Amino acid sequence: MSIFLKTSYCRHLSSTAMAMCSSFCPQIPNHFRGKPISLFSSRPPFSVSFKALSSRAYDDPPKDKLPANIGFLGIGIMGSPMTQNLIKAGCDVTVWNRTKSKCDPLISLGAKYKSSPEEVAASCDVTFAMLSDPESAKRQLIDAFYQVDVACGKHGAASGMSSGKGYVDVSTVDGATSKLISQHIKSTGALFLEAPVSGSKKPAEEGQLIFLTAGDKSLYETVGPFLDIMGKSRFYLGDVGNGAAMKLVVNMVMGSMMASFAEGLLLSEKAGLDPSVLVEVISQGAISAPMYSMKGPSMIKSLYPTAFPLKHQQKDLRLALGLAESVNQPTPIAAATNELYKVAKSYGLSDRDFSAVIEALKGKLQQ
Ligand SMILES: NC(=O)C1=CN([C@@H]2O[C@H](COP(=O)(O)OP(=O)(O)OC[C@H]3O[C@@H](n4cnc5c(N)ncnc54)[C@H](OP(=O)(O)O)[C@@H]3O)[C@@H](O)[C@H]2O)C=CC1
Ligand SMILES: O=CC(=O)O
Repeated sequence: MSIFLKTSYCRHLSSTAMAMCSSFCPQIPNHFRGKPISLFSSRPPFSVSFKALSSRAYDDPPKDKLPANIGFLGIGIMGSPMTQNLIKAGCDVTVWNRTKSKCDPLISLGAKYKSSPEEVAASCDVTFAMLSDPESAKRQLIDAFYQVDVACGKHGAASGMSSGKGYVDVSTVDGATSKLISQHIKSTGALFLEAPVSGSKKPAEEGQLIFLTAGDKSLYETVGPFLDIMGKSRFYLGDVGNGAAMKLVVNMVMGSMMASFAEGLLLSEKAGLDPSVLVEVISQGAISAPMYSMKGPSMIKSLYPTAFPLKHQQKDLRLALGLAESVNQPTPIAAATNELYKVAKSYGLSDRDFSAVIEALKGKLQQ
């Protein structure tokens, strides 16, 4: 396993680094080239690109192998800010989304648009995919692979892949799905990397995601600078399936933490305590977590602005339980937690933030 951590911002961008940046991200305007970073504001539009190049913890890909065109499929809560960061860093990005209107803000920022995953993959060196679940991640790729039209009537990504290209699936899926996608991509001669992310909407906006990658090491190295634009760290975990497994374990823990926190908030209130004080007490102790401080205040007000949709958290618990079963590991807490998220879904809360799981407990308490 190897780990890469993004280093902190440097004060100055050397002309060598800027020259590399220029060739890597050809759209960076000339007037920004070779200038010290201190000339930019504290969050300059190109800082993410600079951060990507500020560390030498990995081998930079040879210049003739640097991908010039980046494709991005799936412009949802996560795909949109991730793509924005690539565009703001000066990368040449082509997008596609099932619901085309979600691409419009990115097109305004300079992205190109193609009307099918196949066309994106065919026109780009590396294509990223950020889709809901195993079904949608496969659908775009494999329906088209077998020359069956996908729902929108266009061909999918695999038909646009070929030797020299790379496909990076950043969706959260199970290992079996990832392996299947890998097989199809690799049969075209292209390379495959699974790279699910830990971190939600805000980390995506701030380029602070954690990438959990596995698959073709050479593609990992090639796309490293792009991952560093979108994230703060990246782990290379070996064979395809390991990135998916790591992500599912992390999200299994997160789902249970949230459910337990929700129980605590409701219990404190029923016991005559102020739940806001509970949030504060937890924040000062050993079990503090940014998630509690971030979500607690709105949960107390029964507000659930969506960052991580509840339906995706339940999907991750379902997939984690499958993983646990496949290796004969008991996970009773995750199993119980999964049931609670299923109840919340049955209350129509699928598209609300996963913190809305607290509503399932309110329902039970009322009964
Ligand atoms: N939100 C978060 O905090 C995080 C999410 N994730 C994971 O990232 C992935 C995306 O999540 P997020 O962006 O939040 O989810 P969204 O629901 O906002 O986006 C899902 C994307 O998948 C597309 N999609 C869904 N079904 C299909 C289909 N059948 N065919 C083609 N496209 C489809 C959607 O297209 P359309 O717009 O047309 O519906 C959309 O682009 C999920 O796997 C999630 O678990 C990982 C880390 C954090
Ligand atoms: O998958 C969700 C996250 O916050 O990470």
